[in-house]
Amino acid sequence: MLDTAAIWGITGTTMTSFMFIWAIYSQYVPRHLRSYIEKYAYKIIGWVSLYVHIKFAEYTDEGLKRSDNYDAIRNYLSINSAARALRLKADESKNSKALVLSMDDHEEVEDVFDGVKVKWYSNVKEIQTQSGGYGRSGSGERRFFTLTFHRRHRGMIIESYITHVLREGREIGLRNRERKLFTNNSSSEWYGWRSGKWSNVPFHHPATFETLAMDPEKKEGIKKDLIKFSKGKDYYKKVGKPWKRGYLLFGPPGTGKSTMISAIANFLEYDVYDLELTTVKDNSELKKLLLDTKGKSIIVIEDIDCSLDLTGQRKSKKEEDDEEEDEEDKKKKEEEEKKKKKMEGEKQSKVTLSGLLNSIDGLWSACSDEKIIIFTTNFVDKLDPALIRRGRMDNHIEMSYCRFEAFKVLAKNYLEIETHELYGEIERLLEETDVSPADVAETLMPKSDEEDADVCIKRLVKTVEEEKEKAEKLAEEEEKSKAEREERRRKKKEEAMEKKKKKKEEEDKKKKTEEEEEKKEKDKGSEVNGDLHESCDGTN
Ligand SMILES: Nc1ncnc2c1ncn2[C@@H]1O[C@H](COP(=O)(O)OP(=O)(O)OP(=O)(O)O)[C@@H](O)[C@H]1O
Ligand SMILES: [Mg+2]
Repeated sequence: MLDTAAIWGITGTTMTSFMFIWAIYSQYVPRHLRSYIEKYAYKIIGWVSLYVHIKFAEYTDEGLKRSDNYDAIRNYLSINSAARALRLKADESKNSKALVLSMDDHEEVEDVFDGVKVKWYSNVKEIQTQSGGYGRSGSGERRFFTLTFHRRHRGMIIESYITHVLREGREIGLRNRERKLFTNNSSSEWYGWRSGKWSNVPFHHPATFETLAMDPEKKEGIKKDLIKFSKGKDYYKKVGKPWKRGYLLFGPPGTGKSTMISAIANFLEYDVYDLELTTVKDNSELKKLLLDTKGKSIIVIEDIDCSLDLTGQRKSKKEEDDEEEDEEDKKKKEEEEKKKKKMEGEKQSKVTLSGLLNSIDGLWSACSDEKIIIFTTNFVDKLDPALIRRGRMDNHIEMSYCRFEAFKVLAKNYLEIETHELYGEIERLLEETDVSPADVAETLMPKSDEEDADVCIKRLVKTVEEEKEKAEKLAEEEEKSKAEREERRRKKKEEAMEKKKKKKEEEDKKKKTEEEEEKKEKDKGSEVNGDLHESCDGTN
């Protein structure tokens, strides 16, 4: 038996010999020959080896693009690595909210899948770029993972295990990612050095469904709908629908439409793509932008009625209805329209209604999964019915003025109270008066350290009472101006009728005189004829 010293002796000798041979090989064998030797050496190893190796490089496309697969594998292995590897690397990726621990270079970890053992190695290779300097970031290093397994498991590993690793890794990535708020760049910026169709910032909006003030039943319904959607991958596949859902949020200003979008994003942990349609040049640009969005995201078009002239078809119909409108009002509107068009000038986007419909609903929409599209508007009646039909906008949610249930949520959020002696009064007032949740929230917010809940609640009662008075006054004024308008219209109608009547009378009169004159002429003619006859008779 060999003792330890002997083993060390042999190992040492072997190592020394190997290093000596390696040094000679590196120094004297020319580079072009070395690549031949290595190629055949690998081939021979491949023939005799029982193991299969698969390499996953960090960069694809000749080193230009970071590989999604590499990141997915790194995420997948991070759990195993954290538990087993001895040397770890802490990656502070700017896309990740958590620290990702991955194996350090030249480390290895084992994984077991379906009872089959595989090994992952993290490798690094030094490369020389064509420019003569060293590669990416001056490091000249290319990293890659190598998966090693016994050749008898080749089928299972390639068909099932790798898919499993990539899917799990992507899911870990999605869970760990820092959520983003994207906004679209104008197409002139798409191919610049800070290229991209979208710019982004981390999404940190604090709104949640708990802080959102609205009817609790409605809120619960929306939450259930969202959960059903996010878990509906197989269902959507089964019924043959792209995995997407459209929401239309409508209601007066300050009722929480934008807040609802943030609450949805936080609830589902989705990214938000805030699409500014007015900067999109045409339909083809819109398609490209939407194709460049990822799954698990919400695409938002705020104030859709103002973004583009998507309402054209309805406008003409409305104009017909407004025929009776005062001339003055019409002129004013026309002038406003002209001014608006002049201001928009050449900048106006050429995105059309059909282009938008096509992008959200046509073949293009099916290019990536798990997306929610949200439109918001203050005036739902202005939108073309084609745009908001179910199937496109599946769920229509009205965000309404603040009623008592919504107020209770706001009071709990802002003042941490659940009841107060004035709650009854507030309930009555809010049923009678339209106040937006934004106004209620602002009134409830303490303005100094001295202001307690009691002060804020009293201020709210006062504000709502004032609002009520204002609304009543406004309604009175409106009633008055409506009556005046009605009176003006009636008078105008009477005048027009009178005019018409007069005109008709004049025409009748004129006609009568003309007829009389004609008759006279005729009579005269017949008299002359008669005389002529008589004179002729006399001559004969
Ligand atoms: N339903 C609500 N629940 C909680 N807070 C609300 C609600 N509605 C409004 N707010 C508060 O009012 C502010 C304005 O609301 P938000 O921007 O969501 O309104 P909006 O409906 O999008 O208005 P606009 O139509 O003008 O875009 C929010 O920052 C929020 O603090
Ligand atoms: Mg808004």
